[in-house]
Amino acid sequence: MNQPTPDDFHFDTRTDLRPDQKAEVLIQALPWLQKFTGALVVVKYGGNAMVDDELKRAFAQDMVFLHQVGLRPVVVHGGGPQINAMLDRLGIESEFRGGLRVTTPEAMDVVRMVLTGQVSRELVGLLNAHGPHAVGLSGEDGGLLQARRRTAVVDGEPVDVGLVGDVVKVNPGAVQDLLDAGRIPVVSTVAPDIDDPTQVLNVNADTAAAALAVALGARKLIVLTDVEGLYLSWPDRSSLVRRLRASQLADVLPTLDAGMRPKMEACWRAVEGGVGRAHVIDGRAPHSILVEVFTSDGIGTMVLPDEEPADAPFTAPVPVVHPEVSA
Ligand SMILES: Nc1ncnc2c1ncn2[C@@H]1O[C@H](COP(=O)(O)OP(=O)(O)O)[C@@H](O)[C@H]1O
Ligand SMILES: CC(=O)N[C@@H](CCC(=O)OP(=O)(O)O)C(=O)O
Repeated sequence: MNQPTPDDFHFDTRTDLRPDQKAEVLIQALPWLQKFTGALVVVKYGGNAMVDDELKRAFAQDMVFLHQVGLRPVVVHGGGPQINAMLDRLGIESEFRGGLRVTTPEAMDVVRMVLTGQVSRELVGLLNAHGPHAVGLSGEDGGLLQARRRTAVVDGEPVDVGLVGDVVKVNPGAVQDLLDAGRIPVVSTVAPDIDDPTQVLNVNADTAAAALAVALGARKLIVLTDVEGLYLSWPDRSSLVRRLRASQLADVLPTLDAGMRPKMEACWRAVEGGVGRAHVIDGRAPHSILVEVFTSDGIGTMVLPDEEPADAPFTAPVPVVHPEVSA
C-alpha cells in the first residue's frame, strides 16, 4: 500500500471563521427566519447595483435563499445605465430632467426592449441557474400596472418629459398567481397608459416597486442601489442615516437630490401604504440583502411607520443634521 501524501488530506485553509463562529452566524438568523416565514418581500434591484457578473450572481443566490427559507420575494428591476448604453450604441440622444428620462417614442422602444428583453432575461437566467424558480413579466402583462403621463419638476416648474408615467393602478393578480405557484416574479417597469392603452410609458422603477409593494401588502420593500443608504447631507459620509420614521423622511424629502429623491419617496409611499419596513441598502456589497433580512443590526437605511415602535435592536448612531429630524 502506498504511503499517503499531503495531497490525500483535505486541509482547511480558511482561517476567517471558526466552526463555532459559523454556527453563531446561523443561530443568530433563527429569530429572523421565524419572523419572516411566508413574508412577501419586494426587492428593487437598481441598474447601478448590477455592476458586475459576480454581484449579479450573488443577488440571484440571495433571492433563491429567501425563497428557499420560506419568504416570498418579488424582484422589480431597473436598468437606467443599461438603457443609456443601448441608446448610445444606437446613437439616440437622451437626457434626464428632474430625475426622469426624457422619453421620445424612439427612446421608449429602446427602454422597453432593454428592460423586458435584456435586463429581465438576464436576471431570470441567473435565478433559474438554481432551478426553475423565476418568471419574468412586465407591467403590460396581466394588466399588472397602469400609468398616467406625468411631468417632471425642474426649479419648481412642470417640464414635459415625453412618454413617462406614474403608476396609478396595480392589479397584482398575475404576480400573486406566480407567488402561489411557488415562483419568483421578476417585474420590468414598463406600463400601459391608462388613457391610451395602446401606448406604453416609461416608469421610474423605484416608484413602481413601491406601488407594487403596497398593492401586494408586502412586509418589506428593499431597494438596492450603489450607495450605503441615505445620507442626510450628501456627500458627507458621516451623515448616513440608519433608520428614520416616515414623518421624519417627509421632512427630509424636499432637500434631497434627484437620484435619491424618487428612492426615498418610494420608501415613504410604501410605508405610508402599509408596508412594514422600507430599506435602502448597498447593492455593491455582496449578499447585503441577507445581512438586512437575517441579522439584528441590518444594513443601510430603514424607514419605519410613525405609529409603530421599533422591534429590532438598533445600535448605530442616527446622525441629526437637520434640526427638524430628531431620532
Ligand atoms: N442624500 C443622498 N444619499 C445617498 N445618495 C445620494 C444622495 N443624494 C444623491 N445621491 C446619489 O443617488 C445615487 C443613487 O440613485 P440612482 O443613481 O438613481 O440609483 P439606482 O440606479 O440604484 O436607481 C447615488 O449613487 C448617489 O450618487
Ligand atoms: C422615467 C425613467 O427615468 N425611467 C427609468 C426606468 C429605469 C430605472 O428606473 O432604472 P434604475 O432603477 O436603474 O434607475 C429610465 O428610463 O432610466
